[in-house]
Order: sequence, then structure tokens, then C-alpha cells
Amino acid sequence: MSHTNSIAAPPGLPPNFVAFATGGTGEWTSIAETRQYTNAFIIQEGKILLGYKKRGFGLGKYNGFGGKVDPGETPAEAAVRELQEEAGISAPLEHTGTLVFLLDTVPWTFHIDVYSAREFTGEPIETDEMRPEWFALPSDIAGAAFVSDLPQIPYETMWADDVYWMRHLLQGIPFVGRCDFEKDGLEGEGSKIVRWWFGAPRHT
Ligand SMILES: CNc1ncnc2c1ncn2[C@@H]1O[C@H](COP(=O)(O)OP(=O)(O)OP(=O)(O)O)[C@@H](O)[C@H]1O
Repeated sequence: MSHTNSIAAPPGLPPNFVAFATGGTGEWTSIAETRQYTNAFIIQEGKILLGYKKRGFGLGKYNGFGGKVDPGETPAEAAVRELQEEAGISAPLEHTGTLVFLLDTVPWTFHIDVYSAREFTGEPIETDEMRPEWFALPSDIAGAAFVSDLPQIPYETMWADDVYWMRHLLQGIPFVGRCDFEKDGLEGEGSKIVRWWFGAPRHT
């Protein structure tokens, strides 16, 4: 029997969340060393700011802005710093989600605190690491604020797990999740999700 379809959250996630998307096969990979990361998204009336990653981990993918939490820094401080460094803007970021990733090609576990803000100051600028671009929120979430002349969120060019939690993020619903990835056998750093579990707070 696979553990991944069970209602109980997998190792590495906080308690008191109820699954809204689970799947895959096999046992959860055991967690050894954990490293802290951040990921920040600006979500406004009808649109979301994503960055195209120009170098390093996640090259060629769209993602929020973020990176490693430095020693002596809180995740919230790191999130603000990384947003400034990678997109040139400041924002009152609020914690919205927690993601845990294991890749069979990386010996540590990624613990990612996900932040979002509805406003920001400054002008998004392209940096050495990221190229910021706006995308339209889906029309059922945006309602009257739907922006028809922006591209749709490019899930095919994002990490494969993003599609599971993005609607929670866009609606400001807290979420947690875990995914175990394995190399997909293709050239490069391509990987596929082999088991996943996403949950929202019990009362929603
Ligand atoms: C596996 N599934 C995943 N799905 C979505 N997002 C993922 C992710 N795995 C990592 N991430 C994000 O990728 C960035 C890496 O950060 P990364 O560029 O390595 O850090 P940092 O900017 O400190 O690096 P430099 O050393 O400056 O290049 C960071 O935002 C982190 O949250």
C-alpha cells in the first residue's frame, strides 16, 4: 500500500492541514539535511508577477522571486531581500505557504516558505538572475478584474508542482505541500514528480 494517498500529511509538513491534492506511488523519501529557501509572488487585481530564471537552479523556468535564507536571517527577511535583489522591488510580504521538495539528484531537502503581497514599491526590473513578467489570473478568480491582454500563467514552463498550489496562492488561501521528484532520464536537470501531497488549513 502506498502512503501517498493517505489522508495523513507526509513527513516534513506541519500538522492540521487537510489534503486537497495527492498522488503518485512509493514511500516518502526520508529527510536528511534541510535547507531553507524563500519564494515570493506579487499578486494584484487580475495579474501575477513571475520571473524567468536566467541562471542557476531552475534555469529556464518561471517562478516567484526567492533564494536561500542566509545565516542569521529569518525566512521573512530573506524573502524581502531576494525580492529586492531579483526584481528590484519592495513589498509587505505575508507568509502564504510552505513547500517541501526532495530531488533524487540533490542530497538536501528544500524547505520553501512562500510569501505573497498585493502591493509593492519600485518598478520591476530585469536582473542578472530573473526577468520579471506579468501574467493574467484565471478569469474565474479574477472576475471583473480579468486582464485579457496578458498571457496565461505558463504552467508548462514552471516547476511541475506549481499547478497544484497556485490557485490557493492566488486566492490567498494558506497551503502546505510536499513533492518527491526523480530525474526524468532526459538531458539536463529535468525531473518529474513521483509523489505529492498538498493540504489547506482544516477550517477551509
Ligand atoms: C523543486 N520544486 C520547486 N518548485 C518551485 N520553486 C522551487 C523549487 N525548488 C526550488 N525552488 C525555488 O528556486 C529558488 C532557488 O534558489 P536559488 O536561485 O538556488 O537561490 P539563490 O538566489 O540564493 O541563489 P544564488 O546562489 O544567488 O544563485 C528559490 O526561490 C526556491 O524557492
